[in-house]
Amino acid sequence: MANITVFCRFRPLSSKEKRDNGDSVCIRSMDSETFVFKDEKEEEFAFSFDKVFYEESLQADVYEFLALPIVRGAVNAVNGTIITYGQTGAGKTYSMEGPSILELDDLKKGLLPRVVDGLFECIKSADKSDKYRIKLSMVEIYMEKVRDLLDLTKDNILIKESKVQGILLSGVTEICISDPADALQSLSSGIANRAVGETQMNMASSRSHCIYIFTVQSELSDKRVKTGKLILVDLAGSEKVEKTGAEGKVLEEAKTINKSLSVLGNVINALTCGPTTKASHIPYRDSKLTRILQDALGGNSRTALLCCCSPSPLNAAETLSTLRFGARAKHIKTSPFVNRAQDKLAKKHEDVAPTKDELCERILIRLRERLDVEDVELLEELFILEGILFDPSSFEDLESAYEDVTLRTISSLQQAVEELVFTIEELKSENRALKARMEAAERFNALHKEAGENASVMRKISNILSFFISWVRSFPLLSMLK
Ligand SMILES: Nc1ncnc2c1ncn2[C@@H]1O[C@H](COP(=O)(O)OP(=O)(O)OP(=O)(O)O)[C@@H](O)[C@H]1O
Repeated sequence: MANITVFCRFRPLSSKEKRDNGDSVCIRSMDSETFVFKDEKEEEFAFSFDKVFYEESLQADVYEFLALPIVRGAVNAVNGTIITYGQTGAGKTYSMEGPSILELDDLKKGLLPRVVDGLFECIKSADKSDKYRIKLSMVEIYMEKVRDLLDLTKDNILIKESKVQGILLSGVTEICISDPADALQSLSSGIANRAVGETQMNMASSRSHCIYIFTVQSELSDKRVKTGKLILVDLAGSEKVEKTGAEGKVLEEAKTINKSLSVLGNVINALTCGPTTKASHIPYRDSKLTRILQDALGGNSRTALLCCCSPSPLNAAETLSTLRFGARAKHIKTSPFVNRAQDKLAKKHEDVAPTKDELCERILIRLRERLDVEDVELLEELFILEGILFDPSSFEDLESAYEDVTLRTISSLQQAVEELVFTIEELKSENRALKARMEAAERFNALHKEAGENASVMRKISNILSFFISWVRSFPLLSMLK
């Protein structure tokens, strides 16, 4: 098991932030991993991450610390995921792409072009007898629909789950990239198809979650094929609609973005709240984003999260929320492993005989390489019928969705019971306190009554005494003595 690595990056103050609030910032650096954050009420919180990138940090450093180990892993058939998260305008796209994907200035190039260079460099230095192939797919999740950015006619891609390969995007365009320049051209044309809009917080705000998928296949000298998948996710930014002044279409987009980010938060909470037993349901199916990120968040993937933040006190509330999200995500454990090499020809090299599902998937992988998309889709339908792939309309998926609902109901009932038990305990202790107060009051009353009785006896004695004194004084001899 490996923890998700979490990094935090503060961009420089924007000119608007400087105009509205001068040069003040809401963070104080302690070291390269820890800083103190001051909220709107001047309360201070210390945060620690795997590494903190302050305003002056270099794009190259972000790549080296966060992405390079994951890139090396993908070339060695270990799946990896890199996610940028944060408020709108906090620097997610800048970190992912740089000022532009075709940026030539080496200082400014973002993670994507560096990942492309890194993949090709790792391949160059790998075993010369292995043949490598890199494929690229690009999709965006816009208004809860998965759109193929390399073929806009595919505007509602279905998410399926394979027993062997995990989460799959059915029929998504995959193009082979032969060198970094070729990859950048394809990335650039895909990015041009992204939904971008202008908001008060950002002139070019991403209105969708963008997902870049690199599949690295290596054919070993013994003809077996190893595959590593590297996924980069540039999330759309969370935003307070009242602050960004969103209306109409932009408002609808913002609501959908905020909803899917809140499901992402729920998934992270579910993954980090106690042991993940079957009863503790993880709501991956509540949004397309979490369904696609299912492996990255709780399965076979080495995952890094970059929390992008504004250093301005004007955005302190949003920054605190991003930092808390990152702090929580640090506790997520994934289980990355080296994907087993698939035998391209026969079963004779296998120690263990492959299952029927594995054999069918191998056939599908090989056919994907040779056939048209339509033919592969037909085969996928056949495989769904055979129960090798899952589909939203398939019996297995319905069954598992039913199981999800049941587990969710059980877990909400368990929560309700826990809350009731807590309330009962509270009422019991309130009851005990009231009882104690009543007993004390009763004791006080009894004492008071006793004191009253004593006082009346004293009064009687004093009356008797005064009567006695006046009686004595009435004797003549005694009057003389006086
Ligand atoms: N580290 C940085 N150095 C210099 N400029 C930056 C940095 N990070 C962000 N910026 C600038 O800040 C602005 C907003 O950044 P960016 O578009 O990356 O935000 P975002 O988080 O992707 O926003 P959204 O969610 O709205 O798409 C851009 O003009 C970008 O150039």
